[in-house]
Amino acid sequence: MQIKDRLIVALDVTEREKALELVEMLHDCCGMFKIGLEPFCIFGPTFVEEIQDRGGKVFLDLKFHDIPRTVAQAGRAAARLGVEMFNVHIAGGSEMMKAVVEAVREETAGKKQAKILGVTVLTSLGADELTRDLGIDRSPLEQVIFWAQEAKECGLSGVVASPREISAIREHCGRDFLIVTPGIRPAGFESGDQKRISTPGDAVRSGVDYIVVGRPILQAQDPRQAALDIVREMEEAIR
Ligand SMILES: O=c1ccn([C@@H]2O[C@H](COP(=O)(O)O)[C@@H](O)[C@H]2O)c(=O)[nH]1
Repeated sequence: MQIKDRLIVALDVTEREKALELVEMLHDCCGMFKIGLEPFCIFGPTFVEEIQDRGGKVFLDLKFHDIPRTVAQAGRAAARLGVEMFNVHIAGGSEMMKAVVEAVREETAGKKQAKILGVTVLTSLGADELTRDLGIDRSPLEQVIFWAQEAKECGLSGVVASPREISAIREHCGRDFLIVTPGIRPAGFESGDQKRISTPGDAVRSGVDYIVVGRPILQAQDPRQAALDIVREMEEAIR
């Protein structure tokens, strides 16, 4: 895998033409495109195929969170779309996670299987919000480790967490457990609604598998150059 393959671009845009233009512009300088709630609700599931037709791989970031049967059935549908990865909230519980793992295994028997990631503590939440809004007294780091271990026990391939927790997840869950981190901000770019952030270089130095970047690329005057700059920073971090 080349270092550029570890960059996932979040296609958080509202116009289909603009999204497809970005796919054409960026597919050779990143590894995957993330389709989240905004583009999926606007463009629908056929948008996944449109990206795949242009040579792009897809991370479907719909963060399923429901009862076990519902999430298992949604997971089957996601797997049928041929996405590389999709995710579920670990807060949905172990029965839910085991149900979706089993459903995807059945659905894709003998074929390449979509990786299932568990969403830990959203990168937009800091320690105060975790306690005040969610009633969780652990620190974000402790909660992420607790959930990451649970996700691993249930058979998930990895987790979505903030770059601040990368090394602790590695330590507790091992080298083969995937770590995908949004909350990435090149130096000088505003954090916006993200609370637990770091630079692309720091994330790579901490041992991340994939970084997810949206606004720092989408809002750049030259999105391709912004993506290339991020890849260069990642390269320099592993030298
Ligand atoms: O904890 C999470 C989980 C998912 N996201 C998603 O990642 C991108 C980040 O976009 P930026 O513009 O680079 O902040 C966005 O699509 C989120 O829905 C996350 O940020 N944090």
